[in-house]
Amino acid sequence: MQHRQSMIEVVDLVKQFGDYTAVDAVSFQVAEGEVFGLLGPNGAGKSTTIKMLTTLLPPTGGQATVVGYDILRHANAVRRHIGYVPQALSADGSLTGRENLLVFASLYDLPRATRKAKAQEVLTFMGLTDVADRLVRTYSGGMIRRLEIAQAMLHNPQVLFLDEPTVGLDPVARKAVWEHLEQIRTQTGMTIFLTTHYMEEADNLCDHVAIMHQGKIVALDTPNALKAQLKTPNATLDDVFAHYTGNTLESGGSYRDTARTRRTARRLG
Ligand SMILES: Nc1ncnc2c1ncn2[C@@H]1O[C@H](COP(=O)(O)OP(=O)(O)OP(=O)(O)O)[C@@H](O)[C@H]1O
Repeated sequence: MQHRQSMIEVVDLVKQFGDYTAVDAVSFQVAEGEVFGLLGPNGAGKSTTIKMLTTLLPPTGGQATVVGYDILRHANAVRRHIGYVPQALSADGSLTGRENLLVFASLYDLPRATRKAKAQEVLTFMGLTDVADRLVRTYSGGMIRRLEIAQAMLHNPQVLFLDEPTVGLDPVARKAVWEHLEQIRTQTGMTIFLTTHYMEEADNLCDHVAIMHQGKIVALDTPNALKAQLKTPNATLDDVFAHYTGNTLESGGSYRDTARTRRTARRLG
């Protein structure tokens, strides 16, 4: 059951909601230690794909393994080996950062004697030591995101899934999240799977990028290879996206991003 050629293997994965096909026979592989980006506009099927791979949503068809375990037959084993940072807020604004981590440490059932030290370790790793004992509702959006990543790393998962990790963040906060993700990859060797609709994010962080459009993967390669295939001088990933889908992606600051940011602020009180 456990085979290690790749950390994620997806074959013809399908998700239908009624008559609507949100994910349409998607196939790809993610090698151990790489950062893999699923890039696409709102509604492309990215979140639905990540929810199936994290065992939150059963597929309608196809197969997938994560860390060698089948997402349907061995869902519990998948859950033990992955970390997940959802789009929706996963930190409690009325607790401190450290308290949030201790809640997650107990949820993951880490040995009691190790919980405090492990919380401190991930706080340091994500650059949150100075604010660890402040209420999360006083954190900036970027700090909250880094705390959520810290929460998802507590049990040393082999694959970290992040759904739009920097949506709604300003460019400085976004860059800080990128730097920390890069550090996770180099220092822990963790495999990282993220969804994004930011070209710059995919270009900066990802070893491989799959472009998703209307439920299908229309291109998959390294960012440089995707750009080189266009044969246009100085092609960008935006050009690649336009080439494969006939559309351009907004570069952020959309109504939807703003709505999400406001929702986050409101929930933190
Ligand atoms: N539970 C559901 N029931 C019906 N339709 C759904 C459901 N979840 C998602 N969809 C539809 O499936 C399509 C893909 O949604 P999905 O959330 O996967 O897209 P996305 O690429 O992640 O975009 P976003 O950034 O908006 O989350 C959308 O058209 C969405 O409306």
